[in-house]
Amino acid sequence: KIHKFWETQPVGQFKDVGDSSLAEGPIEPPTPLSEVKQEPYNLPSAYEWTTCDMDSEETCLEVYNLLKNNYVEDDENLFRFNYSREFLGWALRPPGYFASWHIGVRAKASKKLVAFISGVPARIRVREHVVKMAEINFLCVHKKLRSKRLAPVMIKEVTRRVHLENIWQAAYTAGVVLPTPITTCQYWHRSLNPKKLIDVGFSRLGARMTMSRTIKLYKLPDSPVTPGFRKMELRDVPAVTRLLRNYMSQFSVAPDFDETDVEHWLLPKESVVDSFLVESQYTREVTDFCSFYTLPSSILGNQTYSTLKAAYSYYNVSTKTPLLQLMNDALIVAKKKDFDVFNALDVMENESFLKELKFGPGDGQLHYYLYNYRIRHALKPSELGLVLL
Ligand SMILES: CCCCCCCCCCCCCC(=O)CSCCNC(=O)CCNC(=O)[C@H](O)C(C)(C)COP(=O)(O)OP(=O)(O)OC[C@H]1O[C@@H](n2cnc3c(N)ncnc32)[C@H](O)[C@@H]1OP(=O)(O)O
Ligand SMILES: CCOC(=O)c1cnc2ccc(OC)cc2c1SCCC#N
Repeated sequence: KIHKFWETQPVGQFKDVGDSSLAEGPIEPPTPLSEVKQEPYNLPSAYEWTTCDMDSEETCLEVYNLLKNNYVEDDENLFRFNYSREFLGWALRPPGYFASWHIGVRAKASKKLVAFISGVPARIRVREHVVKMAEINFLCVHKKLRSKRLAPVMIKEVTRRVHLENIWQAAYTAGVVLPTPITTCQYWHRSLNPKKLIDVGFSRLGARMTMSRTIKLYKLPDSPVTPGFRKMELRDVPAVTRLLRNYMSQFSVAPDFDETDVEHWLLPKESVVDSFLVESQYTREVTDFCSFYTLPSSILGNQTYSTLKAAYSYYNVSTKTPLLQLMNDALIVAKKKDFDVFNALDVMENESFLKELKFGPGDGQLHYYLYNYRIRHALKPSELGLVLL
């Protein structure tokens, strides 16, 4: 496959895979700030750039609606992600965020938002180097404007604005294969509401299985089984940060979270992110942690249901409670909160619990990418400690 745009970019190129003479690290050096293009890239004349102020409810609603109607669908067009407004406000405004990295395109005539791309700052460790990066997400072009080479312009513009903040690397994921994945992960799904998943056509009744037998197969206890399992609170931030930093050090690529990051990304936020920890009764020590984020999807073309309530495994740490038991407690609280499905990637140590907790493999893959940073050998998913939203 030829990639007319991606072959011009400082990313690992397919032709370079396996060439171990190429050093690990930045592909291109930083440009002096005076040499970074000062003005935005050109758009087709009917369109104009706009910066989306995510503090404005009106603008947040415009971004929400664009994504609700035009963002990612699965291959069978059963679902389309339906990130909530609260979720977008949270995902796009972490500590140190740049409003200028929330980039929209409007049609000049109607002023309608027709495209969007975003970046947020992140410190990401790649082996022994902590690198300041932009995490790029929510790239979306309206369905009516597809295949007009708008995406490369959006990508070049966000790259330019990231460069203006003296940041030269990025991390992103995609369901499509581009030059060149640092690893490729598998989605796994654990039914919590098997009847609904069968009714919408995602799952099928197993051979020699009745509906009631299937419901029983996925049944979960009413409450978590681990003593000391409780919701995370603000006072837990220092302990959770210590626990997480220590645990994440085993992975080749992982976020370098400090307490400010943990407070933003991991404190429970209604309908956005849930997090729990295990506190030892006697020592009061925080020994384990689990978290998942809320990402509903529109169910396309179904008369009975309009929304799938999905939980996505986020960051989990097990030091005393077996990961299997910890994640089963996560399933139990997710079911209690009326989620229909609990999704997880085969990253970190997730493979150790997926099959036993009755996750089934999805048919979608998620490719991880770094921009302007070469790694010598692709990673196994179990070496990856980064979950992007
Ligand atoms: C130092 C800082 C650096 C910051 C920047 C870092 C890089 C960030 C990169 C972005 C990370 C985003 C991460 C993220 O948001 C998470 S992945 C989700 C992406 N969004 C969707 O799938 C929503 C539905 N689809 C669309 O809106 C459109 O199809 C999009 C906009 C996807 C493409 O619009 P289109 O109308 O269908 O296509 P053209 O405009 O005609 O352009 C065709 C060119 O675009 C390349 N393409 C297609 N899909 C891509 C994708 N998902 N990433 C990167 N490139 C993608 C394609 O390979 C081709 O280039 P090539 O000819 O070279 O092959
Ligand atoms: C029931 C299991 O599938 C999903 O939860 C789901 C929901 N919505 C989507 C929207 C777009 C989409 O595009 C790839 C996939 C889904 C998926 S499967 C992959 C995500 C996970 N886990």
